[in-house]
Amino acid sequence: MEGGGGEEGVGKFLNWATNIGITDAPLDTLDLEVPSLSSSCLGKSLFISEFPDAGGRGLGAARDLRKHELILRVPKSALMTSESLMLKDQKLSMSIKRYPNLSSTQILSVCLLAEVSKAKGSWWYPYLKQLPRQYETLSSFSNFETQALQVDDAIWATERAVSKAEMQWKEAVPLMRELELRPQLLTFRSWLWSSATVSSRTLHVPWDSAGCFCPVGDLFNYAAPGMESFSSEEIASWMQTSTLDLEISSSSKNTSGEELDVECIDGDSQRAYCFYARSRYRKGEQVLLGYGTYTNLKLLEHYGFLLNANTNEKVFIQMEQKVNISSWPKDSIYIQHDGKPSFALLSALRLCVIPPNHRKSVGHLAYSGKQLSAENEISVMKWLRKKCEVLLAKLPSSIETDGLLLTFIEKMQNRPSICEVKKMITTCEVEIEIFFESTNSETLGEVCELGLSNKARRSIERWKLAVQWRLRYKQILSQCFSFCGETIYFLSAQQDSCVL
Ligand SMILES: C[S@@+](CC[C@H](N)C(=O)[O-])C[C@H]1O[C@@H](n2cnc3c(N)ncnc32)[C@H](O)[C@@H]1O
Repeated sequence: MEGGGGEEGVGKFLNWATNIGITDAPLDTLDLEVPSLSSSCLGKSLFISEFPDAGGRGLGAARDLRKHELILRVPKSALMTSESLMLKDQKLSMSIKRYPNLSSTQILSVCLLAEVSKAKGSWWYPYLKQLPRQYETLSSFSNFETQALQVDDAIWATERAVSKAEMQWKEAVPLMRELELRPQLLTFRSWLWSSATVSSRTLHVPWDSAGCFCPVGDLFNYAAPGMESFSSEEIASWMQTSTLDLEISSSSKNTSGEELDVECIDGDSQRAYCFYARSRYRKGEQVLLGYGTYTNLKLLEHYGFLLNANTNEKVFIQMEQKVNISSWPKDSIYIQHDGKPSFALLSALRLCVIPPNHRKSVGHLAYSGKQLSAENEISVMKWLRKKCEVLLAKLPSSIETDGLLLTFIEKMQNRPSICEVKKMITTCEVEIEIFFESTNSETLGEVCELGLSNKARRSIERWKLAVQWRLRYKQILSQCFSFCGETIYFLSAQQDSCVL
């Protein structure tokens, strides 16, 4: 995902942001600040930079930052919401009232397109100009990219996302016609852009479930919550607001030094979205934000990216009908990112592999996470190992092939030489052929010489995400397979030594 507008656009955007009161000045200097046309709202705590391995354009620490320090303040008047847009546009406000069945996210998507339609006439023009031009969220996946996910659940989730977007677009078209938006803004493609902008960039506000656009505040890239538990404090570098993640907070403090609570009152100029450093940062480090707890598929669905090291990644396991897991919610039955079974999966399996008439007497042990016996544990591990083996065997490509395919895709993104590519193509010939067909690409020789067409360049990024997703899925199953094998070996050896 690339931000639009180029360097010049970013400069204009930061000037605009400064003039509307956005600032990264430390709290103790805020009262002394006199906004000037030439100063940038950034530079005192944060700076914009490219972080190629973690989200592209993002915000870095302009100096060493202390834990809990206020590092960015965006006044309420600078937040773009359906409400603030309607206040400035009577036609928009009147028309929206005639469509009470549209959801808050549909309304914000329409409001965004209506603002884009005004081009330079929009008060938000400098902000709109630097928004990304395209997104890789699941709703924009073509059939080829969807099938590249390989796993049924992921394919269904993508098909659902595409049809939901289409339905929401159809419902919103009459309103957009009434608003006389430019024809190109009425298309499904524009809708995908607008709804993905809402999905991937809005921050929570208490008065609108669609959230708000928060200029500059929406430049923070993402770190998964949970990373802090097994890495140093440098990596645990996301932000918090005064309450939970991304809660709007008052900029002022009451006399006891506690932050005031969160209600936003119209007309109260003190109200602002405040970002506080969640841990210490060294100068130059990227400052990251925890948007929430997401599996890779959810990250793809809402934000159009995934993390290779995502501690919240899960491989959900479907149990056969005859296995009774009714005591556990379905979404608690999974293999964790490190290949180990979840608490619920392990407990459910421990009960499943013993005869039904014995279950009642040991149920309390299983539900409290205790091993029932070495034999029982070995049976559980054998069941799970078989499950992983079957799931892996069902998929059309192996871990090794996917690894090679990713190398091929990365090469294709960087103008490869034809010899290089020809050598690699034998690995996954069929899938590569379908990619060329689905993007109406020329022959391989021409692609190597002239580069990929625009259509192919857009598609290859999503294809890469699909292959990365399925590879991670397979790696987790494979790790679980090994974990089960090691546990069986260990328990069997223990049993043998007891017999001796
Ligand atoms: C709120 S925006 C963050 C700023 C964004 N990079 C930009 O240039 O405007 C969220 C988007 O940034 C990208 N992003 C954020 N964190 C990321 C990460 N850790 N890895 C890859 N992409 C990330 C995703 O495209 C996501 O939809």
